[in-house]
Amino acid sequence: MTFQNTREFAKQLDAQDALNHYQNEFIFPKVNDKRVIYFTGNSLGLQPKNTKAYVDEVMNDWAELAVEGHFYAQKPWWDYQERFAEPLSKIVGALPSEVTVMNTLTVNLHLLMVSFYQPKGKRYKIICEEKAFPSDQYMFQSQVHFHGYKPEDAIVEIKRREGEHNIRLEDVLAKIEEVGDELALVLIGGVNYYTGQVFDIKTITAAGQKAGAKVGWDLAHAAGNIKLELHDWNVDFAAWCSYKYMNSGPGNASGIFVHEKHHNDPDLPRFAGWWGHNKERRFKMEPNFDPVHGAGGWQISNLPVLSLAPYLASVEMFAEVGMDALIAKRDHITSYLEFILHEIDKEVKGNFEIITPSNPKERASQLSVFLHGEGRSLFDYLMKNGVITDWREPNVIRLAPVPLYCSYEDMYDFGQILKKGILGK
Ligand SMILES: Cc1ncc(COP(=O)(O)O)c(C=O)c1O
Ligand SMILES: Nc1ccccc1C(=O)C[C@H](N)C(=O)O
Repeated sequence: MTFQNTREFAKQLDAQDALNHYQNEFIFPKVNDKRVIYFTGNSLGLQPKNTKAYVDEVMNDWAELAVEGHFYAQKPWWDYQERFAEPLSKIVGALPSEVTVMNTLTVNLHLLMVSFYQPKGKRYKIICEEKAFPSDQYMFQSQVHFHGYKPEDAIVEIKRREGEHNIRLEDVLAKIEEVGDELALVLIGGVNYYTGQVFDIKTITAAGQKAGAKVGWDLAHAAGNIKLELHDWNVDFAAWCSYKYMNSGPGNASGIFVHEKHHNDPDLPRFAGWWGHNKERRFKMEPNFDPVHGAGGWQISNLPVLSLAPYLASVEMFAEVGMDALIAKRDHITSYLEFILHEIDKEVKGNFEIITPSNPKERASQLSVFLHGEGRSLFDYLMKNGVITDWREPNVIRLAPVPLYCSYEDMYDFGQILKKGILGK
């Protein structure tokens, strides 16, 4: 399709967009009395309007039933997490028994590393991506320390080539082969938080496992954003947060995936707690741990139901929309945003450099743009004019045109505001 940088054209795309009405299901902050253009759903998704009802329900049940709510709430709290299995498994391409929700992302990755990072003899190294999200870097360092290794020896980063912004698949595969029988674990962000690069999860997983390692994924920027087939891709484990593309609210519950093939492994160590204990006998207060079959066996504490309620609202919306429809719009609106950026770049004689891969297969709902020659004042101008973006030093803006609530007209308007911000200086 040939795009045009006009409001009429953008409106026409909105009129043809089957997901357009979903923007009405969300609450937008306002700037100058106008709803903002929201590009930071990759950091914190907007609040869906129906979320409050899910939270209020728990608050009301707590008020009216108190402790009895564990068993008699409208959605009883003691097995609240089971409501996620069906819809969430569809979102990440898993069997219902392979997913559950609990804790928060870094905590869950640590817990999963207890099970899947078991260095032994010469096999103790972890492969990760260069400049992984800092929390992951701290996690790797503390995990290898915990096992008595030195980070500079045990952590192997896959580097970008000189002058390139993204990591090449061939370099990932070569590094896996090079580390070979010293490799214990590959753990990479499925979508890089900074560049928006999407990794080939299937191919990397197979290569890591061929080398004899376990392969896990941090899906913070992937869940609810890209098509995942975690079961079929034979991924060992994964975890994600729910507050980005899945709109569950600040710091709310994380999801985990543990492949079915590990559900019956008696030798897997794990940190246990009573919520991972056999469901039928959980309240018999038995002394010996008998894990729930499946990902639920990694649960530890009783559930933070108020943190799960908004996530449940979100998961149900995703089930209604379906990942395929979401992804079709995602690719189209991201291409339109890319087009708008190129057009404005020409008009202002700028020097924008999109560092996200241009190949639609290697990107999802994010364009990271180097605004060479521009500074923080441009970011401030955008914010003051109702465009919420994310600024990373030195001058990269990350733009996530989230398909559930961003419109094509938003992309056009953004272009006009960006142009004014640059030319009006
Ligand atoms: C790739 C990635 N990993 C980990 C985190 C940290 O997650 P949390 O603070 O929920 O543990 C984030 C974002 O905050 C992230 O983008
Ligand atoms: N949870 C947060 C709390 C405070 C500030 C940022 C975050 C983020 O999630 C950042 C996000 N991981 C990112 O890719 O920038």
